[in-house]
Amino acid sequence: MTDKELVQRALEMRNFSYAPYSHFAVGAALLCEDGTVFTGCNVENAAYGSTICAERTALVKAVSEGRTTGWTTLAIAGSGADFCWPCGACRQMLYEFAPQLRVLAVNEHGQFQQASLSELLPMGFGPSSLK
Ligand SMILES: O=c1ccn([C@H]2C[C@H](O)[C@@H](CO)O2)c(=O)[nH]1
Ligand SMILES: [Zn+2]
Repeated sequence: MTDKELVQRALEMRNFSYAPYSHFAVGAALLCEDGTVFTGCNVENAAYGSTICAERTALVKAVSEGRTTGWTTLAIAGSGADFCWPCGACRQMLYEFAPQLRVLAVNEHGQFQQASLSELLPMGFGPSSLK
């Protein structure tokens, strides 16, 4: 799957976003090395702090389907002209499974920029930090 196709999947997932409070729809698509794609959207809650981001939804779907390794690229599509980079909580959750992950930050026009998770979360705390 090309970056453009993965970006398209992330953009489409914004249609499932449940964001009655922020009105900021986000979609995510996580590509694995065998071609499997796990998708997600943000799901908000009346108790605002219980909200889950699109990229963590995709992460939890992957892990709960037994896919904890071999993640290659994550596309995150927000709303508006700004590129949608992952929040701190998502960077930390992603670092656990894929510290070298390629991240594509997408805007609503489908334009995107890329960075590695190690650039987004340098000197991160991960599983090896506990040894
Ligand atoms: O990278 C991001 C940034 C924000 N959000 C969601 C959380 C909340 O529902 C809304 C506004 O922050 O956007 C994501 O899903 N991913
Ligand atoms: Zn987040």
